[in-house]
Formats: sequence, C-alpha cells, structure tokens
Amino acid sequence: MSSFAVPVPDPAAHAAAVERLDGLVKPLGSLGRLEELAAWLSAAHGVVPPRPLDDVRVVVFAGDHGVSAQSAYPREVTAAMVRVFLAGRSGVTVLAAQVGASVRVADLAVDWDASDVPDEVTSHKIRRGSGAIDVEDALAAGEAQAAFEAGRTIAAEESGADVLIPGDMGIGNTTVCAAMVAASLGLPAAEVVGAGTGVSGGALARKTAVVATALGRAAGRSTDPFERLTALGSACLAATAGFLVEAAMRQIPVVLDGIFSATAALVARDIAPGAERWWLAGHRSTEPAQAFALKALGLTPILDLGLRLGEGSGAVQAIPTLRAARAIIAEMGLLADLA
Ligand SMILES: O=C(O)c1ccc[n+]([C@@H]2O[C@H](COP(=O)([O-])O)[C@@H](O)[C@H]2O)c1
Ligand SMILES: Cc1cc2nc[nH]c2cc1C
Repeated sequence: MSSFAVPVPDPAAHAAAVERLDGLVKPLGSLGRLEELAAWLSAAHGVVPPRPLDDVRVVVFAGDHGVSAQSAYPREVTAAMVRVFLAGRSGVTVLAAQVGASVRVADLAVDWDASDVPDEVTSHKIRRGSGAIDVEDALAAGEAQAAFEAGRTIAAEESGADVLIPGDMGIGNTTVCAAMVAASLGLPAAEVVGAGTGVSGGALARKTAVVATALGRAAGRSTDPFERLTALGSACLAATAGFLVEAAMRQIPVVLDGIFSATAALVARDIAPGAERWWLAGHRSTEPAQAFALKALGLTPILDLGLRLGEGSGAVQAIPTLRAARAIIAEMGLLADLA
C-alpha cells in the first residue's frame, strides 16, 4: 500500500482551460497538442492561465554501474562528465542555457575520489558504483530507501522551480534500465535492450544476455518496487524515483527525459500511484525500453528528435513548446470578441 497521498491536478482549472481554449480565435482544436499541454499546465498550476515557466531546473543524477562493460564507452567517463557538468560544457548545460534553465549535478554513486568537488555535489552520495546485476544485487539492504529519500530531499531543495527535469549520467545505465523495465512489465530481455551509447552486433547480444541473466537472478523479486531497485536498479534510479514522487507531492510539474527518467517513473508510479499525473514525457528516446515504460505510464512524448544523450537534454528541448502552450491560453484573443 502506498503511503504517499499524491494530490490530483485541479480538475476545475482543467475544465476552465478547455473552455477558454475552445473559445480562442482559431478553429476548434486546431492547436492540437499545444491545447492539451495548456490544459495540463493549467490543472497542474490550479489556475488559468498557468504561471509562466520562468524557473526551470535540471538535476543530473550521476552514478556508476557494475554492468558498465556493456557500454560503448569506459566507466571513467561518468566521473569525467561530472567535471564537465560543473564546468558548464556538457550537452545539457549548453541546451539548458538556451532556455534559461539551471543544471545541478548530484553524485549519488560515481566511482571516484570526489574530494576536490564541492560538497553540494556529493552530499547525497550513497555508494561508489552499484553491483553488477547479472551476478549480484545492485544495492545493499536499505540503500534503495536511502537513495529514494535523498531524491526526495533534492526535490524539496529545488521546490522553488516552476518545472523540474530529472537528468542522468552513468555509463552502463541503459543495461540497468532495460532490466528494470523488463522486470516491471514482464518483458523478455530481447524486447527492451537497445544500443545505449552505441553498441551493436556481438556487444548488443552480450548486453541482452546480461539483462536476461539479471532477470533470471532476480526472478520473484520484482513485485515490490524497493526490492526491484535493490536487485536490479541503482542508487540513481532510486533517487530519481524519490525526486519524481516528491515533485508530485509538492505539485511541481516534471518533464521526463529519456530511458532513465522513464524507468525511474515506472518505479515511482508503483511507489506512489497517481504521481504520473504530474509528469510529462519531454521526448522520445531511441531506446525501446523507454517506449514500453512511457506506454505503461500513459505518457506520449512531446518531441521526437532522435536524441539519445540523456542528462536531461531531451526534456529541456520541450520547454519552449510548453511555454508556447502557456502563451496561447494567456495571450490569444477570443472568438466572441471578433468584430
Ligand atoms: O536518455 C536516453 O534515452 C539515453 C540513451 C542512450 C544513452 N544515454 C546516456 O548514455 C549513458 C548510458 O548508455 P550506456 O550505453 O553506457 O548504457 C548514460 O550516461 C545515459 O545518460 C541516454
Ligand atoms: C561523452 C558522454 C557523455 C554522456 N552524457 C550522457 N551519457 C554520456 C555518455 C558519454 C560517453
């Protein structure tokens, strides 16, 4: 049973938004998804028009994985990228600057000596790397809960945001996500495994075999979301799930990114049913597991740009579309006022 009483987005504001949208100077329904998003934002903010989306914040959850050998890139890239985020030179930092969003990086489980980075980066650290899920549990007893609580705390720290975006950085995390989505939805490894950073041929077959072995090892432990995170997940996945649940509790809209945030969302929805009403899917990733997870959550991506970077980069791209959705309901004239 869930101990999270997730509020429902305001149905009266949604109804008022639909009525206003239908009265704008345009053929009925002609602004398509923008109309749907305008009504969604109105319900989330409980007011028509919704507030401007001025304060957009990305939190990149960084961690290493015992299955990092299934990536096209070496494990050390995770730690190196944390420094790139801090230097403002990552993909998401550059793209976030384009839409005026901030980027924070949180090291939950990077396998490095982080003694020279600011404390605020490592203050929620759970461990150095997670277990190789084909041979051992990802997390020790209690760590999934601790990481989940860390993610909740981070969302609380960022609760001044108009929109929150979970980002991710972790070599090997698409292997973990594939296993988690397969376990959550009862799918075979071959249907969920994707190229990640770019594996193909024999490497893709090995990645699929690792996911299949992990699923076999964790058989029977998928029902409870925290047990699933312990067996097959990671500290970052648990923290991102906590971040998503806390955002929903605080009625802060979230734009999900790629495979990682969709995987965390699937677990978070099991922990806090109804929380998914506070989340939008920012974009469609190339990873098959993301498509399965979003379908199960009932979420349709706003954009499909063929992105597979992660970091929150795709979600950030959806912000101008959301601002456009707000602008139509805030600024367009009414049919009733036509001369
Ligand atoms: O967001 C996505 O859908 C996505 C798809 C493929 C790769 N990534 C990023 O690449 C890393 C994981 O890929 P891999 O091949 O190392 O498992 C991790 O840092 C993710 O942020 C992200
Ligand atoms: C360079 C690099 C940057 C990334 N950002 C997210 N995942 C990544 C993987 C690699 C390899």
